[in-house]
Amino acid sequence: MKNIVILISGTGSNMEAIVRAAANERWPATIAAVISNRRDAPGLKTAASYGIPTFVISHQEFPTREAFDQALQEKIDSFVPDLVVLAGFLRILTAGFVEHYAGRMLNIHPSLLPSFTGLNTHRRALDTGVKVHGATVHFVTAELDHGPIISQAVVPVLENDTEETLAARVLQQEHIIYPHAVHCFIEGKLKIENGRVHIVEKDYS
Ligand SMILES: Nc1nc2c(c(=O)[nH]1)N[C@@H](CN(C=O)c1ccc(C(=O)N[C@@H](CCC(=O)O)C(=O)O)cc1)CN2
Ligand SMILES: NCC(=O)N[C@@H]1O[C@H](COP(=O)([O-])[O-])[C@@H](O)[C@H]1O
Repeated sequence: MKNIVILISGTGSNMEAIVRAAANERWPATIAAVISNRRDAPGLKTAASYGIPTFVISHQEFPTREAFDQALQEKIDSFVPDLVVLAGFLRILTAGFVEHYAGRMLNIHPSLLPSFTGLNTHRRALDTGVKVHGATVHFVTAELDHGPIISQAVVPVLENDTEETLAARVLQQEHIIYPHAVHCFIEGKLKIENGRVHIVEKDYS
């Protein structure tokens, strides 16, 4: 069984999609904990409703980003994780933290990277006039939203789209590609070569 720890900051719908997929598809994995940097994250109650241990490590209670990351790392490591999943986790992580989980930390970003790194991606997509938008699952590296891309989903940008309608269309796709990507990791199907990710079928030979 692989241990997964999921970090959230808000609603946690991606976390829930992963939790449900893991249970319904009987993954050889356990969601060991859900941790939020925000005490008011609705996703904490959602996780608890599935019987998953939840914790808050509030970034506001630490003097530096490094101190927060250290406390977060200690809590995560208490579950001996095979994989750390960032699911709407809204803190930029320090290089030391990212290095500690190199190759075993994923993120979902609400744009077609490398376009629109950072925050407010849907507003920026609308303001820029792009005709397609989407989401990206990637390995997390120290450089924000620049890690090796695992998978992407594309959605159309419609004439009458608002930030909310576009976000909802992207989120619907996130709930499909993120559980699939996490499952591929758990099954050992993700190989990184020269900064590019290949999803390979397991070699039973
Ligand atoms: N070192 C890395 N840290 C994080 C990555 C990454 O790729 N490398 N991915 C992000 C997730 N993310 C976009 O997908 C993201 C999260 C947070 C921010 C940001 O500007 N955060 C602010 C606070 C914002 C807030 O609290 O509302 C900050 O940390 O000062 C940008 C992009 C997760 N971390
Ligand atoms: N930069 C990180 C970021 O913006 N992540 C985005 O926050 C939303 C969280 O939704 P959720 O809490 O319902 O999963 C998702 O759209 C995710 O891509």
